[in-house]
Amino acid sequence: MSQIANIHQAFLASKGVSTDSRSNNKGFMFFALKGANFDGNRYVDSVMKDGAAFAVADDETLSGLTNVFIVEDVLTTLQELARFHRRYLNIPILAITGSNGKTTTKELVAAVLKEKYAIKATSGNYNNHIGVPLTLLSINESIELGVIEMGANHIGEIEALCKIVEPNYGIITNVGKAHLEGFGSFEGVKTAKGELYQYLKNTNGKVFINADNPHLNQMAANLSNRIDYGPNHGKITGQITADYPFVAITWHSHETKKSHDISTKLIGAYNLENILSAICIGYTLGVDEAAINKALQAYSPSNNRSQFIQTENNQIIMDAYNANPSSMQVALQNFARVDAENKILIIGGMKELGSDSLSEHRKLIDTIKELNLSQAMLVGEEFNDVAHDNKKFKCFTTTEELIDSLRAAPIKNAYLLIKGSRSNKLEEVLPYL
Ligand SMILES: CC(=O)N[C@H]1[C@@H](OP(=O)(O)OP(=O)(O)OC[C@H]2O[C@@H](n3ccc(=O)[nH]c3=O)[C@H](O)[C@@H]2O)O[C@H](CO)[C@@H](O)[C@@H]1O[C@H](C)C(=O)N[C@@H](C)C(=O)N[C@H](CCC(=O)N[C@@H](CCC[C@@H](N)C(=O)O)C(=O)O)C(=O)O
Ligand SMILES: Nc1ncnc2c1ncn2[C@@H]1O[C@H](COP(=O)(O)OP(=O)(O)OP(=O)(O)O)[C@@H](O)[C@H]1O
Ligand SMILES: C[C@@H](N)C(=O)N[C@H](C)C(=O)O
Repeated sequence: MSQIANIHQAFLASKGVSTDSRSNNKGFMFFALKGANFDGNRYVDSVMKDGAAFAVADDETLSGLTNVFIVEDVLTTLQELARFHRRYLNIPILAITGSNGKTTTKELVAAVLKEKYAIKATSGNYNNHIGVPLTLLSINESIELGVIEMGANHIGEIEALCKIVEPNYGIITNVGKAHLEGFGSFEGVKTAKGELYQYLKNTNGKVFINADNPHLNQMAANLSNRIDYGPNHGKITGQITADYPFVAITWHSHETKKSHDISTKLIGAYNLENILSAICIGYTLGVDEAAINKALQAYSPSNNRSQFIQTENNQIIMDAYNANPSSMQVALQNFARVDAENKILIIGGMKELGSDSLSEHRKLIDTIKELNLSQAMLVGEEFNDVAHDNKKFKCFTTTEELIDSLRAAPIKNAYLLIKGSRSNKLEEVLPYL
């Protein structure tokens, strides 16, 4: 038996994978990962004493320990084990990538598919070279279908994740200006995300495509095994019927010729494409139309992704999970449509834009001005050179500085949009609003 087959046998006999000595490891298989701060090998001895069933390490000095597998590289072994387990499970898997809306689409798709199948979807944002293997290894034999989110900030990462996940179905939510630093340019984003289409083409998998998105259409030009949806084209189409405060849509199945009206708890017209993709995927995989509607109406976003929050003093769209030029544009346009008296923006700098950072922050300021959203609080040094000419803008270097200002001069009776890159931690202003 190969070493990976041996490790898989042990994995099946354990309670699952753990990677943190600070969590409960009793009965688990501990993977001694190395990261930016720690070397997991240092904790192998103690997790085994604490009752871990097995450990996988790459420090030779641990080779004398019982039930510890010594491998060449722990991360690679985690990824190989995940692929081995995926093959062992032999269930259909849908992969989701894209610049924006991956997690929301994944949550909506999961909610819809749960109506018919025992499914397992990626937890939270566990979408990278560590998160994806951990997700696969959390799937047990009772699961009928997997929904796996894939993130990337470099070319080649989606291809590598596909080789681990071996998806049967895939969707690219959209391509936009995100992670430009690693992808180099918008063309680089298309190449990187297109690796999912390429994998599915080579393996005869099925691709769900927003047929109204010209970039995706161009990227999918040589794909034959495609299922289309979109506002105006495809087997599932749909339009927004209301977008304030929450999105309502009407959707149509061109196969059954039925139309449905649903109201959701999602903020932002940009969610139309996320909702339509979930309908199309659910519908294609045999979920009943009424069950699709029930699932979508019940879903409520969390974790600072386009969340509507009513505090004692203010109404807030909390969108502090991420930011990039594309998601910023649609969030601002959505906010501009909100019919409220005292609208205030709290905007954080957009990270990972490399040499495009200055020009993209300039464009952001221009959009804010064009949309007449002049009451703005801007956080981050990205705004130093682009925002000081407008007296209505208040600039802060850090979120802490903004909090000090809110403490001194609280905001009341306002409608706020809070959006910025995750590292700004803009959600920390919530208690002061
Ligand atoms: C390895 C790991 O999981 N690290 C997490 C851990 O980090 P920590 O601060 O503890 O330090 P180390 O990483 O150095 O630790 C090494 C290991 O040692 C363990 N350990 C440490 C101390 C100790 O006393 N005992 C120990 O056992 C430790 O547990 C490690 O195993 O905690 C941090 C805080 O919770 C985590 O942030 C850190 O997670 C890392 C970054 C990670 O990659 N986690 C994945 C599971 C994941 O999927 N994370 C997602 C974020 C994904 C993401 O950013 N996606 C991007 C695109 C991806 C681009 C890709 N190229 C990339 O760079 O990732 C997107 O746009 O969506 C998440 O957390 O949400
Ligand atoms: N279809 C979309 N088009 C543009 N922007 C979107 C879309 N869907 C969501 N967004 C924006 O992206 C934010 C994050 O949404 P979500 O977490 O679903 O995306 P993501 O791609 O998973 O992001 P991340 O990679 O950071 O996890 C939302 O709060 C919203 O501002
Ligand atoms: C959170 C991570 N997936 C991401 O989207 N990063 C950008 C740069 C952000 O923090 O907004």
